[in-house]
Amino acid sequence: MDENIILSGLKETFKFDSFKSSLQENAIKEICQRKNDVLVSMPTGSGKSLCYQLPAVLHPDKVTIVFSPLLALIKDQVDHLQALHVRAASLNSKTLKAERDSLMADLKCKQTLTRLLYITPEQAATHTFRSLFDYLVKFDKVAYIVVDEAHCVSQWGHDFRPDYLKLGDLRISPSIPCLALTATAGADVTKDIIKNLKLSNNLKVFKTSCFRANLFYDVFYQNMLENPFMHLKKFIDECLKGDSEDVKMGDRGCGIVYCRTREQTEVVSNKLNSLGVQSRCYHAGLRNADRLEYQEAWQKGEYTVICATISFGMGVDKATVRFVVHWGVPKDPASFYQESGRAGRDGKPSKCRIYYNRADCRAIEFHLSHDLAKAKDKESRKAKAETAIKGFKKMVEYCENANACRHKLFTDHFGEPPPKCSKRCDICKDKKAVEKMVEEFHVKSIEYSSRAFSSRDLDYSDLYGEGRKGQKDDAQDYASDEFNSDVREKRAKKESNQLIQKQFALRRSAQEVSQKTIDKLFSERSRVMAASSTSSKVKGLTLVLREQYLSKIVEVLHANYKDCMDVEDQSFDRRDVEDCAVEMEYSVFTANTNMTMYRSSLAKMISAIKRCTDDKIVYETLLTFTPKPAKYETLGDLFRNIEKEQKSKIKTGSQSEEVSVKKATNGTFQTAWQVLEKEERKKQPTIGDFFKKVESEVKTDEMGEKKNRDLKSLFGEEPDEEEGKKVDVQIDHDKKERKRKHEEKHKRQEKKQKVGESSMDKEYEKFVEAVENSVEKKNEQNGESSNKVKKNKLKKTEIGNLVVKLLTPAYVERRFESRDTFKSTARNISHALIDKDENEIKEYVENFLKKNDEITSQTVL
Ligand SMILES: Nc1ncnc2c1ncn2[C@@H]1O[C@H](COP(=O)(O)OP(=O)(O)OP(=O)(O)O)[C@@H](O)[C@H]1O
Repeated sequence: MDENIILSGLKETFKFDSFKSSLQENAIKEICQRKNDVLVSMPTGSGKSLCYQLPAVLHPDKVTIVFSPLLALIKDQVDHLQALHVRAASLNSKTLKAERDSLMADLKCKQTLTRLLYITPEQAATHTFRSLFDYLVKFDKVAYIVVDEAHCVSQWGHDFRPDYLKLGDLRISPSIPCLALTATAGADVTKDIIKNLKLSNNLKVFKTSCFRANLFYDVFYQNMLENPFMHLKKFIDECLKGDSEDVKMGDRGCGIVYCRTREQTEVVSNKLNSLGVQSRCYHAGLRNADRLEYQEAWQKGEYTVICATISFGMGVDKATVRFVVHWGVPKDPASFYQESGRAGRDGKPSKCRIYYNRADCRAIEFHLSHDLAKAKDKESRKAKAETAIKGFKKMVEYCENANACRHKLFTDHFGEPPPKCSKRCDICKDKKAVEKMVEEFHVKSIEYSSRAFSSRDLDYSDLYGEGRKGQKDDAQDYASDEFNSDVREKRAKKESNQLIQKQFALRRSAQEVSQKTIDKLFSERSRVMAASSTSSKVKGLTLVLREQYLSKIVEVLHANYKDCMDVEDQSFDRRDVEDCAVEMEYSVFTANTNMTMYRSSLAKMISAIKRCTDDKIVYETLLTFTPKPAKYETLGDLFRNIEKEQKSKIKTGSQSEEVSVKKATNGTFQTAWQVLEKEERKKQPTIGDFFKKVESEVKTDEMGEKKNRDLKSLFGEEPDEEEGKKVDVQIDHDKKERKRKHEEKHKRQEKKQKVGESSMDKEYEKFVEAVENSVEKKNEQNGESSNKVKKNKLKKTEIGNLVVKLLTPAYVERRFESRDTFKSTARNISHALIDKDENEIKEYVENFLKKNDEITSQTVL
């Protein structure tokens, strides 16, 4: 075909003065010859459509059949061509009968006016189309077979559509050239396209680099930004600042924010509007009319930003998109290339940014593995699911590392050499700054994971505690009153290792993780005090070594506690042993500046503890150690504190009793107990008393401030000054009492060893035994009677479960301000209702939910 005919077609029909690129020109010239099959692989926005539309209009009496994946895309193209007075039509299930009849009539007449006929691959498989196609071929009326978005042919392509595979069956006449067009064909995909579409040997390939030099790529981390929406707003302002008032509305800069879910599009759009950026959301859940209206209004420039799911964009041809944001991780490199490629189609500088959020990844991972599991034995589905996982992992690596130029993700994907980026991405612009940010992101994420691990506070997508599993976890926390230190220690070690390994895995293709980083990550999980200054304080010392020593101290100290201390001593528990060990290790750490001294001091300490254990003596530091309240990491901690407090109060009672007994002569025991019961025990506040108090205060105290204070003091949180003093006195008393009891026990043992069992000793032993038995008996009686009263009472675990279950519907209805509020409310209610039966609990929670439509951290119980 003559070049002038081609050029005049370009100008007259398409109103372009020249070709967009030499590649476009060469491809079109080749195609116009109608000699060979052609594969065009050019970046988004490079003008691929013209490569078949111009040749199609230049062949009179013939029709070009275009296979395109989406009806929306087809509609756009047909509208666009009709606006240029090109006869284009589509044949699909929505085509009206009259339209169809007239189209058929035109296609079957000698001088066909229709130049382009758009069909979906699904339609191509129908009997109606096959007989039409056979007819057109028979009468030599087909100019070209065009397969747009040809990557859909390949199972390695991101939009794999099995019906595309059947298009190869249409190659019944070698005289009809086939054109395949794609923006996203990697090496594997290209091979598949050629094979599945049965492209001929004389195939001509027109391929440009996928590198888009006018696009700047970068990544930011949502969890590291103080206000991610404000950050997004600033970014938008920056991208759009070039437009002056004189520019026509439709030609002004605009942008797309891609979100993962419909809900996200609404949230982001609302936020942007509230920050003064005009925006609309777009997703499949909207009414068709609304979707169309929003899209058109955006294209006309009536508002600046469209917050959309990935359903938006195919066929959207707007030249002035100055930015494309992904609010969360994109699906895979090919999708990311295509979606971000909607920016800067006019060739002007534009930006593509990801606001990464690791929490999003979990949801995506879940879906992808679900797809894989569902694929079972179906090979093609399995392959597709595996490809999706592979692609997604690449995106996660891209976001979580600072290894290579951002554009390299695409060149690698399309099998091209690395691009000459020259500062067209954040990494090539300032690698060090990005590395620093990535490192901080990892540390921050570890902090999050650590918390999640220690409190089993994993983010179970939407529903609090992911339904039953979460509830079970919480119930376990709730019930963990006797927390085994060995298990805890082992778990801490395992978790630390897992976290560090995970970091290595994440960076497997990246640079080595520095020792500093490992220490930093590990210190977040470490039990020792001043973990982060380990190597700076004692040269050569590592956190791992300190942890090992600490484990050893815990081990020997625990043995000492078990064998020598009064384990009935209720105000001291196993975790206190660990706390004591932490302080002991810390005292050695602070007292030494070199490794040898540190090691030898600890070795001495460990053997001293062992010696004490052998001699049945409590190690002095353990004996004088002041137990601390637990740190409220878990519900278990909270209960532990309450229990400790209660036990120590009860113990004060039994101590007085013991003292009275010792002072008394035979027969005074009962009297002392009775006196105690009447005068002392009655004064001890119980959770039940507290609850009554809370109930009355809730009624009388609208603000609930006083109640909050009581709740806090009950849980040992920031007691007020007076309370603090009382607690101190109590602790002092406990300590002295422990010491006294221990000394007595020790003396008795010594006596036994030295003198043997004299009759006096025997009498003494018998006397003590009798006293102890009586106390036990009394306790049992007391327990029995209270058990009778508490017949219908629930266990702590059951209360926790019940409260969580009763509150969950309100959580699902999003009446809780946050997940944390839900948890703390559940916890506080459970604590307050510890003495109540099932009906009372139900009634309370129902009333609570009735009274409070929205529950915030300020809501009064
Ligand atoms: N020769 C040309 N001169 C000027 N503009 C052109 C020329 N050819 C195409 N364009 C314009 O370039 C833009 C992109 O073209 P087109 O939609 O065909 O790209 P594409 O490669 O098909 O992109 P995608 O892969 O996203 O569909 C359109 O606005 C189109 O009008």
